[in-house]
Amino acid sequence: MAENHSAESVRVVVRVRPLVSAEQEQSVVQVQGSQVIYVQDPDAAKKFSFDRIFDSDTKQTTVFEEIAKPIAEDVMQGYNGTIFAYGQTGSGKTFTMQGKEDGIRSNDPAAKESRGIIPQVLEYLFQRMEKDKSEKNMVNYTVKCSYLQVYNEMITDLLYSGTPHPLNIREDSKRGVYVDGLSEEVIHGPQDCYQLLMRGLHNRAVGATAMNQESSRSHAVLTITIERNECKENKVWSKRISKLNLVDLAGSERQKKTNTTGKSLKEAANINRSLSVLGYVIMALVDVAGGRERHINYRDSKLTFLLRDSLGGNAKTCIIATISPSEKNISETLSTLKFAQRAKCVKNRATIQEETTGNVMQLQVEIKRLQEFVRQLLSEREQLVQNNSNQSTPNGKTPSLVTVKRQDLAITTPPVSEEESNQAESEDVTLSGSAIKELQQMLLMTEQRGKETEDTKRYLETQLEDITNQYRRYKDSIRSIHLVLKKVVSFMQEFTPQGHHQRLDSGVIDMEASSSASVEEEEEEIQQLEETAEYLQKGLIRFKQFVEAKKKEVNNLREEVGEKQSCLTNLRTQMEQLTANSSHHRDHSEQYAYFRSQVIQSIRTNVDDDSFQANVWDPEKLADVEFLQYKIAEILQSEASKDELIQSILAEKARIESQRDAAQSEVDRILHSLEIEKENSKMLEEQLKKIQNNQDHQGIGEEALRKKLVQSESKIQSLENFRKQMQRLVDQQAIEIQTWKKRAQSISDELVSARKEYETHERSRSEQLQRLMNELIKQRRQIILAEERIAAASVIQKEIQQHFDQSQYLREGRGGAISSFVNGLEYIAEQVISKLFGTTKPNNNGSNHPQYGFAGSLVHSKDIPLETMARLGGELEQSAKAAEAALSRMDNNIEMFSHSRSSSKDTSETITV
Ligand SMILES: Nc1ncnc2c1ncn2[C@@H]1O[C@H](COP(=O)(O)OP(=O)(O)OP(=O)(O)O)[C@@H](O)[C@H]1O
Repeated sequence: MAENHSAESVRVVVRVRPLVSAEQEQSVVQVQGSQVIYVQDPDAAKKFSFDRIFDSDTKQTTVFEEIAKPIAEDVMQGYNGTIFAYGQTGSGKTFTMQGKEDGIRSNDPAAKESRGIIPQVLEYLFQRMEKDKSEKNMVNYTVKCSYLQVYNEMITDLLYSGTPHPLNIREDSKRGVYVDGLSEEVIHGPQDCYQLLMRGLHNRAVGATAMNQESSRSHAVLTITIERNECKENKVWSKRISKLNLVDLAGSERQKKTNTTGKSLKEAANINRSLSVLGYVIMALVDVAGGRERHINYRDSKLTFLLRDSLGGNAKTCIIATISPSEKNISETLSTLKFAQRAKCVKNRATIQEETTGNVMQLQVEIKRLQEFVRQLLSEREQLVQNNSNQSTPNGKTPSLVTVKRQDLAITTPPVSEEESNQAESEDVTLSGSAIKELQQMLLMTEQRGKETEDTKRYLETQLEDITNQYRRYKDSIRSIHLVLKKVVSFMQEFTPQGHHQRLDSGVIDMEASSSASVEEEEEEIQQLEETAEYLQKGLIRFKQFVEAKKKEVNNLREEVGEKQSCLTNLRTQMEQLTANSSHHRDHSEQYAYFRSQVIQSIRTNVDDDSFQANVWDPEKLADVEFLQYKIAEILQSEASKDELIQSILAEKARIESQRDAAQSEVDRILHSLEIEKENSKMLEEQLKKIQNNQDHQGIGEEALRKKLVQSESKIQSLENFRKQMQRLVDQQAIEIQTWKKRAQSISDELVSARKEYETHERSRSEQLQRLMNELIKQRRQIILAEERIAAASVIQKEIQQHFDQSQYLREGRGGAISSFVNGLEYIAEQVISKLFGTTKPNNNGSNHPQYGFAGSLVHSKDIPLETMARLGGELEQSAKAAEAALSRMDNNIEMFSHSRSSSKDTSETITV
């Protein structure tokens, strides 16, 4: 029946009215953007922010579009909605909610611009209903309207044409809070509602205060109830009832400021009381929204009790705080804004009010239909799954797909053949992301269905509770009837001769003991019965008088209606006469026109006729001409008077028509009140009958009571049967709910496993990715290493080059050294030989051979003895050997260099490769 929604804040907006002509001062409020407002307090500017702030230039249509239209739309969807206008007197509450009266009545576009929220909302709602009806065949709407006021903590019906009487607020599990006896009228279009509105406005208590000449002294609540019935398949009806409350609160002024005294002071006190309770309720609700546990005293005032659902309950609510920009109203403006600020924190939980009805069979059909729907969804999903698996890559591993077991998906539909079944069992199904989404949607839907079934169950349970209560009441009343019956029987037994005789015979009652006490009791009982009879008699007489008076009233009204009707008939006859007159005049004027054309024609023929000239002086003809001239003048005159006559006839006709309309509406009103009176008198007659029946019951005695008892018992029996039937239905529903719950659970499990599968897949994919990343990083490192090696190789190459150059240099140096050494050796050897053998080389002066080196020059310059020479030779030989060893070492070095060069070269080449 209802759909759960999370808590949602009450929407609070502010509207600033323009300065009126009496207010000469500057505005003390300043609107910044669409959400911030500053109030220029003498101490400091105070800043407030709200959902929306409408400055003084805002048009009525803008307020409707931004505030009322979304709520009206919610109401069309099945939510309850409320729009409050709160503010000091004269701040524009009525202007915002209702607008100017001309705007409501008139069709003039300029006047229409001043229409407030109520007329615009009505028009919108009816347009939306028409649209819905044109789009769907089996939809119908019933719109009802009620209009009440809370005045001096008293609720009265603004649509009731008689003397207003206070109504009470009641509450029950089915209807919630409602006003007992409040009239609700069916409306078929906005025009019907405007008429109701006008009627209600006329009845609304309007009193003058020092602040506002037309200050509304009461809280007015216009409630539009929309009942939408839609026939779904299999004759199951879905019913949605939503209400829109449009509330124009009384001004939140202070008594001192409005100069109210006496009756008005009481009014102000009561208005302030209900507004203060509204404030307290809002404060408590703010605490509740903040997580504190608090009791909300809705019952402290009629207003808050009545609008309980709109404050922290099941409704979409918007509060429009209206303020005046005038300096003299600054404290009221601040207080309104503070109230609005608090109200911003209140949270509501709105739900759609929908219920499905139909008999048990129909409900079963509906359940079957839903099952079929689920089956269809499943097959669609499988189709989708198959499509997806067909589209997957050859290795069947599309990353966005999740694999789940087919048997996990199967809910109710078994595979057709065994083969299929086996295949189905062995086969895994691949679900895409969209299939998972679909699965989620299905799960949501199943949950929703489960909730709906649960709501139906709850509704049936409340019905069952009501029936059980009724059953209990019946039982009680039967018990009391039994008691009365017993009493009557014993009473009768005692007064019958047999009873008396029996009493005497049985000797059960002791004559002496009972004599005084039982007589007294009996007398008392008789007296009680007599009193009751007298009381009932009086009541009956009073009712008879009342009925007589009502009958008289009805007769008077009938007479009045008769008079009005005869008056109407007279007016009608007059009207008909006038119409006949006007047609007569029309005929007459047509005759004249014809006659005139004839005469003109004859004159023309006479003028054209040649013989006419000859007969010009013919006295007969002249007389004819004169006659014709006279006739023409007469015709012209009659034509002029005819126009006047037509004008006057039209005016008379309009007057009579308006009289007729007024009389008609009067007659309608009288007929309407007659209807009400008839109903009243019928009710009274019924009540009278009941009383008479009661009396008859007293008189009829045992038989009637027995009959009643039998009737009541059979009624109880039937109620018991009904209760059992309902119980069975509730049990069935409970089983259904269980099945749905299981199904929902299995789908949820399925979803969870699908999700797990998906997660595992995702995990392995990310691991693979990680591995690839690591590989990449490794390769990158190798590249960097190779680059570094290349750089090192080029350095080595350079070094090798240097070594090579060095070895080359060494080689060259070694060659030079060797040759000079060999020369030196040769020279020394020569010198040794010459010294030994006395042979010298001619002109071979050592000084001339610098290439012989220091040894040669030394040998040459000194006359060295042989032994010294021999020693020197030995030394030289040794040093030659040492030089040779050094040379071979040098060769080795060079060899090593060249080897290392070639190997480095190889390395660098490898690295480069
Ligand atoms: N936004 C507005 N634009 C133009 N005129 C406005 C606006 N708001 C209010 N008025 C005018 O200010 C006057 C007082 O407004 P209204 O009667 O709506 O006040 P109120 O708050 O309903 O007073 P009360 O509580 O006494 O009924 C009216 O003449 C109304 O036309």
